[in-house]
Amino acid sequence: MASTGPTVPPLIMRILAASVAVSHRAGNIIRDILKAGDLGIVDKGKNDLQTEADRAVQRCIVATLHRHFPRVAIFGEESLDPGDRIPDDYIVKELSQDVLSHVCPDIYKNVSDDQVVIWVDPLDGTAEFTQGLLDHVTVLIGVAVNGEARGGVVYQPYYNYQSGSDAGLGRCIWGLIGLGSFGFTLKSPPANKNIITTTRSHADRIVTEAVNACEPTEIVKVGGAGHKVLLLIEGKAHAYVFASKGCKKWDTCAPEAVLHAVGGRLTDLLGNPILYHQQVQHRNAGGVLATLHNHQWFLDRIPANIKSTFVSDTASEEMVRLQQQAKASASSVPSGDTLFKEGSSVDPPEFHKTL
Ligand SMILES: Nc1ncnc2c1ncn2[C@@H]1O[C@H](COP(=O)(O)O)[C@@H](O)[C@H]1OP(=O)(O)O
Ligand SMILES: [Mg+2]
Ligand SMILES: [Mg+2]
Ligand SMILES: [Mg+2]
Repeated sequence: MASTGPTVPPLIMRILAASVAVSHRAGNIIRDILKAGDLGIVDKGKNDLQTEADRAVQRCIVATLHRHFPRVAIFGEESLDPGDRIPDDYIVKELSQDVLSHVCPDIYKNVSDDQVVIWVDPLDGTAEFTQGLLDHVTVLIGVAVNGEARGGVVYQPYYNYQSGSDAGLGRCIWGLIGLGSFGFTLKSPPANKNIITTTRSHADRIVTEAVNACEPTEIVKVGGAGHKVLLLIEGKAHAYVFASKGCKKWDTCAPEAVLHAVGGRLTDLLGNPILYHQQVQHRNAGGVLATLHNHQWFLDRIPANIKSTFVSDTASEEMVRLQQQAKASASSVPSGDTLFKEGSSVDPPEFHKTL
């Protein structure tokens, strides 16, 4: 009788195992670049910084994941020259055995390459990184299945950096909806407070108004979408409120999956899901609201005049569908598609399957 050989773990488990492994390498790259001292900072737009660490880590993660999963779509935040040489030691061949030791939930067993999109933020919290607020920095790898955030890795390269040389530097948190999240201790926030976390480097009048409308007893202004979701799952904040269109899919995919896997929610400000399929616009034009508990209570606090300026992904896509339908049925009608163009044309170019 022919031997059947070792069984290959399901795709989603292999993607998470590769992502966890490469996130440790990413952490080393970030720490080495900071130690070397030349951050190579450029401003990609207005208050939108990029450093050599963002660029190097994007090369490392995208090249590694593309090598393992050549048919899976990968979107990274940074736009790189596809001709860039990728050092051999940037390709991480190992898979995390810790991830592979978990049993894959049945719902993912038949997930195939074309159902998956990976969203990579090589360094979240860049503004704070350049200012030495090192624990605000995370590396984010989000795994979407059929357009929904399902799995995520949030690596914090400077966790423990102020705890003395005995404390291990860096930690990896990962999760999969249906399986759970690992690498931290889940804690609820204090019941007698209402701590709201929000941006420290991308605030404006609307951002502040939305936070104040949530009746905070305390406001924690810190950098990074990944870092703020860590505050939620470790009981340091009740809600992450960001009434801005500044966050992109790579900022929210991994944190959303990790949060959701322990019972929390991350939606836009209208309470609608953020979508993560291949064709979706990259920016979160609906803003961001994340909580471990009482999501609806916070949604209800966001003022209607603020809600009306945000557009959910589902509504944007419906708008496009109707416009395409109208164009097809009446070619003489002028193409008035300014609403969606405004929401999609400002996205930075992505580095997608160019390796
Ligand atoms: N206006 C913006 N322009 C560029 N990136 C933004 C903007 N607003 C938010 N972000 C991204 O979302 C993350 C969370 O926002 P904030 O730190 O302001 O709370 C930021 O660290 C940044 O990610 P990144 O650092 O990866 O560029
Ligand atoms: Mg950035
Ligand atoms: Mg980011
Ligand atoms: Mg980034």
